[in-house]
This record gives sequence, C-alpha cells and structure tokens, in this order.
Amino acid sequence: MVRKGFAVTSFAPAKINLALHVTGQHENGYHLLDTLVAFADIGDRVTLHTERGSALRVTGPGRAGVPASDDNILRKVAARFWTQDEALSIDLEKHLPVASGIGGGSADAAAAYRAMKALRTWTKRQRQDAPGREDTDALFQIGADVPMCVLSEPARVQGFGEKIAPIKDFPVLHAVLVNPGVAVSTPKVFAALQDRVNAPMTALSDPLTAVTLMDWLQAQRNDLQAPAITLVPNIEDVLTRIGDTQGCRLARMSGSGATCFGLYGARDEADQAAEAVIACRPDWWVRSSTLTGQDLVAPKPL
Ligand SMILES: C[C@@](CO)(OP(=O)(O)O)[C@H](O)COP(=O)(O)OP(=O)(O)OC[C@H]1O[C@@H](n2ccc(N)nc2=O)[C@H](O)[C@@H]1O
Ligand SMILES: Nc1ncnc2c1ncn2[C@@H]1O[C@H](COP(=O)(O)OP(=O)(O)O)[C@@H](O)[C@H]1O
Repeated sequence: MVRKGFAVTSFAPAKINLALHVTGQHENGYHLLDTLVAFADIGDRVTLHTERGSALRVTGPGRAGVPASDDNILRKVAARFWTQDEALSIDLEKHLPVASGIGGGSADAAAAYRAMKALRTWTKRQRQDAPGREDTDALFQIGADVPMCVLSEPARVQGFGEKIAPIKDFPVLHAVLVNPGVAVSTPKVFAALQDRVNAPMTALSDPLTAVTLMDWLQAQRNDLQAPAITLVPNIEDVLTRIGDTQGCRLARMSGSGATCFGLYGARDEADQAAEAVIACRPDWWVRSSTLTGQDLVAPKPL
C-alpha cells in the first residue's frame, strides 16, 4: 500500500456562556470578563487532509454566511500553525449559526489547532502537550474565545478570555439552544454596553451538583444580554419562549448573542422543550443538547 497522507477529524463543540459578567475595560478597549463556560454535544466538524493541496471546503446546513475565503478563521490558524510548504486541505462541516454567541468560529479554529497538533504528533512522532504560552498567545490573537475552545472543558474564564480555570466534576446539564436567525456583531454589543464595571460572579456553589449549579446561576447574569436586546429586540421573544417551556429552570443569552439557552433537570425535558419552541417558531434554529466535553478522532492514514 502506498501511503499518501493523513486525515483527522476534530469536533468543534458550541461554547455556552452560562453566566458572563463584564467587570471592567482595559485601555486597549478590550473588556475584562468573568464567565462560566460549558460545551455542548452539538457543533461543527473540521477535517484536515495532508495530501490535497490547500483548499477550504465548507459544507453542512449552517454553511450560509461562513466566509470560504481568506477571511475564514481556519485560514488564520493554518497560516500560524502549519508550514506553508506542506499540503493541507480543510473541510468544515458547519452546523452552528454564524455570529451567534456560541463561538462557532472560535470552536472551528480550536478544532483545527487540535487536529494540526494531532497530525504533528502522529506523522512526526512528537508528543502532544496542552498549548504552551506562545501558542495560547497566538490563539488569543486569532480570537479571544479560541484558547478556551481548545480546552473545550467547563471552566471559569477571566481576564480578556485567556485566564482559564477548568472545573473538575462539573455536573451534566441539559439545555435547549435557540437562535432567531439574526447575526449579531460582538464589537457592536460591547459598544452598546452601558455599565462596563460590574460585580464579578460569586463563588461557585459547593457542593457542585446540577441543582445547586442551576440555583447559583439564577443569581448570576449575562451583562451583554441587555445591550444585545437593544440591537436585536427579538432576543426578548426568544427568552420568553424558552422561559415558558415546561421544566425550564433558567433562560439566558449566551455570549454576545443572539443564541439563548434554557436549562432543564433531564434530557427528555430539554427534548420536549425544543419541540415546543419549534412548534411555535419553525423558522428559528432550535436544538436540545447535553453539555459535555470534546471528541477528537485520531488521524487515519489515507
Ligand atoms: C463575547 C464572547 C464571550 O465568550 O463570546 P462571543 O459572543 O463572541 O461568542 C467573547 O468574549 C468574544 O470572543 P471572540 O468572538 O473570540 O472575540 P474577538 O474576535 O477576539 O473580538 C471581537 C471584538 O469583541 C470585543 N471584545 C472581545 C473580547 C473581550 N474580552 N473584550 C472585548 O471588548 C472587541 O471589540 C473585539 O474587537
Ligand atoms: N469558520 C467560521 N465560522 C463562523 N464564522 C466565521 C468563521 N470564520 C470566520 N468567521 C467570521 O467570524 C465572525 C464571528 O462568527 P462566530 O465565531 O460564529 O461568532 P460568535 O462567537 O458570536 O458565535 C462572523 O462574522 C464570520 O464572518
């Protein structure tokens, strides 16, 4: 058998900001955050092939609106982390809505970075370590959310998004994710924020169970929710629809929006809530989901 190259597929899970407090603004314009993030069992899929030139192919139900050009975040990751003289083609299977507060682009970038590291490990027999300081800085330059998406584990994240404290034994949460189909610009939402200095999150509930976590979350906030609603009033309707579903313990917006989530005590409650929202608004993007970790598939020889 003649071996032509390797392919690796990496899952790019949606990032959910369960709470997001804006605690200040640096003189460089970036905001200081205190956020609790978890990752969903739904997301995009990034496949890298080492033998097929340098194409970027975007497929999948969410592909509309994804730049298939040099503007795509995946190009930036390849430019920084893959040598130009080695062939690398990228297939992005897009499922997450674009510019929706669940970090789709960041998750894709993180998945591509993980896949590149895996390819290096397998083809050059290098050890695969967690990203070092230099890689983390470069990933942050590509997007503030990218380092936390590389980890794709529940975490409390502070600073501008680079101080990541993973949370061990995080409980399983069941959620509904709803996006009204309106792309939201993150810089515009930050710009519309009235109060830039707000209290940080309180200490996490102890013991940490799904029930105590959901109670704790009710006392936290997303400080970007109000400014996002001023730009996209539809978000209020999304929150009301989610809040009206049976068993909903919390309805809140993720990130800079417009995707909102509802939390439930069990997966079948989340599934039924998703059906109820779809029945009212079949035009919205609605998914039920369990919040879990990443799933990297080992490279396969082609
Ligand atoms: C708001 C958050 C919360 O997790 O998520 P999303 O809504 O994008 O999913 C993130 O902080 C977004 O991360 P990301 O989308 O990667 O941001 P970047 O591309 O680096 O920055 C986009 C713009 O957001 C603003 N920005 C971003 C991060 C930060 N800590 N302070 C900011 O003020 C800046 O105006 C920046 O120019
Ligand atoms: N692979 C990608 N997937 C989605 N958006 C991308 C991608 N590459 C670049 N972008 C650009 O990044 C911007 C933010 O998109 P996204 O990461 O989905 O936002 P959010 O973090 O709010 O969910 C979009 O305006 C889009 O043009």
